[in-house]
Amino acid sequence: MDSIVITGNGPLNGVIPIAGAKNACLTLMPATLLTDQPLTLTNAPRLSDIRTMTELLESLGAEVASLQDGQVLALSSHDLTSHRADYDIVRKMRASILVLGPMLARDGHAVVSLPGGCAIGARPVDLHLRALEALGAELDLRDGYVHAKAVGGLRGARFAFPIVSVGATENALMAATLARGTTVLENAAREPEIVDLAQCLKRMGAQIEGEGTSTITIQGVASLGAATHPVVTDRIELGTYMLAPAIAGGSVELLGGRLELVQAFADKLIAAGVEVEETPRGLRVTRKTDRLRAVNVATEPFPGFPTDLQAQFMAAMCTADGESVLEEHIFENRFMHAPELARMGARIDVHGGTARVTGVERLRGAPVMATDLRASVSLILAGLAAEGETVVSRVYHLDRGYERVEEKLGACGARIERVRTS
Ligand SMILES: CC(=O)N[C@H]1[C@@H](OP(=O)(O)OP(=O)(O)OC[C@H]2O[C@@H](n3ccc(=O)[nH]c3=O)[C@H](O)[C@@H]2O)O[C@H](CO)[C@@H](O)[C@@H]1O
Ligand SMILES: C=C(OP(=O)(O)O)C(=O)O
Repeated sequence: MDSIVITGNGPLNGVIPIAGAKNACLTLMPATLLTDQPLTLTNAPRLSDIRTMTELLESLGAEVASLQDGQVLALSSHDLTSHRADYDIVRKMRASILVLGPMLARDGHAVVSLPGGCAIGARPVDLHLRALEALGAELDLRDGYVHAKAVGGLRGARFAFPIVSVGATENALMAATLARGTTVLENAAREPEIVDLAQCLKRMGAQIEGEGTSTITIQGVASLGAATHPVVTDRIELGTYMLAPAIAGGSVELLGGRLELVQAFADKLIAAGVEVEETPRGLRVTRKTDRLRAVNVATEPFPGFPTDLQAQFMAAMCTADGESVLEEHIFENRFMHAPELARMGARIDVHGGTARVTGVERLRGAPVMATDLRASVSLILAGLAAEGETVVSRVYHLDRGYERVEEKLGACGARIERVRTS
């Protein structure tokens, strides 16, 4: 199991290229199941989650070729040899549930393991299932699997999500592209990854309007065809690296960064005393003050402050001047980084979904343990500003969502290395 060792050594200066979005790529890949024609994704990130989705699609009979060092994925689902997504793969990655809608829409049947719980919350998939039922699917839950059928095919319907769900919107959107008639999804998620998926589906021949708003209208078509689509920039990787100079000091340019992907987050960073400028190549982030100012944040669905940047922002607030209150409104157990940050000298009180952080002058390096993907990277960010050495273990969580983190931060002057412990 690998560890990442960081020795805090002052300001960071340089350039970091931002990859394609994990969360977009994980929904674009299953879109291949909607067609027997090829789908090519460019700007794909090189991550373990992408390899897991590849393994899942291959287990269904799809072909996935990883080209140009993994940055291009050539997918083809000419014949599906299986319609069963096994627990062994689904348990590794919740996004596996995204194969359900496409398989059902294409062939009228699918069996997909229920994902089970997750470290950051219970994360049920009831809304995925209710949306597909609204489209005419018959579902039977047994042996830990969803057994789904749509005899005669799915049919368009109006469905209002009781709460905003990114994954359920994606599953329903993909399924509706091949349903007979019109589907209207209300209270749909508005995340950039939904817009990216809709754009890719349109390239494949789908008829979709309203992506990026709360109401998405889909006119079902008989079949979808070949397409090539570039994966949208990873706004969470972008926000994470925007925090690196904010925490350690210095000035870093994030290549491919776009403000509209991270506006709510950037507003908070600016309020904390950080300069964020648009450049011809992306965004430049410069810390202007000696110490950051404490700022309150509350996570919300897009366009609000993303839950996937809450842990990283908390790492920044640990050394800010004053007290900040962080409210987590999306997942019920997403403060597992708090006790690890406390091991580095942070002062954090957690009560339910609220964390109160009292900034300290300096953190101290310590051995800490990654508990989930964003928690892992928050500990690395904290380590950049800490005195001495921070050793982050269990970095397999990190490898789900960040490619070459040591190289990217190392290029800006950070002292960071990966140590292979077994
Ligand atoms: C692969 C991927 O894209 N993951 C992202 C996606 O996860 P994911 O799609 O799983 O997140 P959702 O938007 O669905 O979850 C939002 C909330 O709805 C609840 N819920 C969701 C579905 C459902 O059927 N029933 C239900 O109750 C969840 O438990 C959670 O409390 O969006 C999250 C919220 O921005 C991000 O943190 C994840 O990084
Ligand atoms: C929670 C995340 O991912 P997933 O939904 O794949 O668990 C994340 O990307 O922060």
